[in-house]
Amino acid sequence: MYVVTAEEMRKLDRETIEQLGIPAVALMENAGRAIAEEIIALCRSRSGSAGSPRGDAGTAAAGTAGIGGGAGPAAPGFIVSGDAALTLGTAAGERWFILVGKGNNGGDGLVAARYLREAGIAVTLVYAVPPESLTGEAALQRDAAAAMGLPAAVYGRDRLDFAECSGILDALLGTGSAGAPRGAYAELIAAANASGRPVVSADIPSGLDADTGALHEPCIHAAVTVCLAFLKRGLVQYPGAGAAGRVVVRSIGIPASLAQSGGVEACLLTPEVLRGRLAVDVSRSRSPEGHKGTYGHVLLAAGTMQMSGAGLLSARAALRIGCGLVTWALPGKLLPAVIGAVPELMLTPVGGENGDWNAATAAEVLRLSEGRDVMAVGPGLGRFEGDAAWLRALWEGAACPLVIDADGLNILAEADYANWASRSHPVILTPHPGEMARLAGVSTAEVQSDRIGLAMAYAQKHGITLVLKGAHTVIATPGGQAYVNITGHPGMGTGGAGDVLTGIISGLLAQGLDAAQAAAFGVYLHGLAGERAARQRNHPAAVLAGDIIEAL
Ligand SMILES: NC(=O)C1=CN([C@@H]2O[C@H](COP(=O)(O)OP(=O)(O)OC[C@H]3O[C@@H](n4cnc5c(N)ncnc54)[C@H](OP(=O)(O)O)[C@@H]3O)[C@@H](O)[C@H]2O)[C@@H](O)CC1
Ligand SMILES: [K+]
Repeated sequence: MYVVTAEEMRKLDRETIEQLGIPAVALMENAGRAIAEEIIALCRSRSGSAGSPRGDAGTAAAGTAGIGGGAGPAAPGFIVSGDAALTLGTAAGERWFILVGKGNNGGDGLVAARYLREAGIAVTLVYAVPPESLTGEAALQRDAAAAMGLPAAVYGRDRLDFAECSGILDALLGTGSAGAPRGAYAELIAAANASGRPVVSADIPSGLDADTGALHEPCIHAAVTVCLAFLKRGLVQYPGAGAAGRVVVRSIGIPASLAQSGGVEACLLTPEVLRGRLAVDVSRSRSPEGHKGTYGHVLLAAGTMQMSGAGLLSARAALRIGCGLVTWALPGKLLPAVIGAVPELMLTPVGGENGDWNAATAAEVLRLSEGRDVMAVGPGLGRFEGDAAWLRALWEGAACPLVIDADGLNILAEADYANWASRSHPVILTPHPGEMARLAGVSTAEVQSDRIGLAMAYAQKHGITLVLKGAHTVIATPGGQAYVNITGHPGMGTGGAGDVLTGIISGLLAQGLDAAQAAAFGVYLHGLAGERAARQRNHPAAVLAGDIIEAL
């Protein structure tokens, strides 16, 4: 499922209209109809009436059981059904306010109003601006609604009491909005939020930045957002994702092939995207002839006396995700403390007699990396004198993919690593927002203000695969693609969960997945395991990092 910016969406609209010859008004008709269907579905679910649209439609089914008094099974006969999704048995109890803005988002709302009226729902159009100021397709829809006799009010001119409605369609501002809602728009948004009535937003909640997910003041808090054609980036990034409610993406006639050929590079990370775009074998099938050598060997450089658990978690996660072997290179003094903790793990002490790392260990770690399939560096590593030269030696010398996490990232952030020799094997960086801020030289708030945009730019600029952790982790590739993950939950914000992810990604790389596949599939599986662990523990907050490993 593609995730687009407002600019990309405008381009796709234009191409559909100009290259395919589909008129803009047809797209608007499809949009409004889809919105009406979702409103009707919402009304149906809250009235408790089961979906039985055919019954609602009061359609004929001549020749069925009951005619002639028989109670036996239905005889085959002439069956007619109505327009199921646009029918509502409880329509008489509904009255919806349709908040109409000046642009095409308002036009979508006007189309939806016609379909709702057809379903028997009372609607009142509430124009934010005098209807005469609408232009183009929106003006055409204004006239159609007027010709149908739909009652209309103009905000500021006519009396409005939101207590009189049972629901609100927000068709005020869409992808053409800029900055904080002004004047009547702002007042209508505030009144809708205060009404306590469910709000369905057309395309995006009015007041949301469609690209970044930032909330302007005020911003609609929707129960449902009916997003048109493609997901907008602002709907998958927080805080926008929290204001959108349940998001339904509805097709309006813009083919996905246009997004593909038109250079849309961001996708939601779904099983279909994993299987299709990323070509991941999600079944993780294993050869009947396989042995431990088939599934790769991870070398982990991690851990200090104070943070030995980080190394244990990464190593166990790599093993649990299915790699054949893991060797943990660790400061010598740490060895007695962790022996036997994970019996499947191989331990190799390097330097570090005091339990910390030192710069002289680089040569030994590089020697250990020979013949290994992946090197993972950073969990619980700590900082030490000469650590930049140490990491540079590994970066420039390790002839295998490199995964860098935690203090490994802090070392990178202070080093001028753009000047290090380029690598022939991929690098995956796995920062949380604070580490990302240090890497990019911006504040954490700036990272969070447009996670997708920043991740895509950083990964391309530095030629690395980036896993920007946090709610809806973003995976960005050096080739410019991005994947937004939606598995997982806030309970996974717990010590060690990142070490587990490093282990999972490393374990998948060891099994032969490429960097984008391992990063994306690893993040996806990590989230799924977190969800499973929450169910096993009966609450997300009870999940520990070790539970995530056990739920893999
Ligand atoms: N194109 C297509 O074919 C299709 C488009 N579709 C739909 O169209 C939507 C995009 O439509 P759009 O581009 O007309 O912009 P939209 O968001 O409705 O309104 C912009 C207007 O609002 C105003 N305004 C702006 N900012 C403001 C603010 N802060 N506070 C107050 N006012 C503000 C501004 O007016 P101005 O101030 O410039 O006079 C401008 O005219 C899209 O989300 C989808 O729903 C679908 O039907 C599918 C086919
Ligand atoms: K809207």
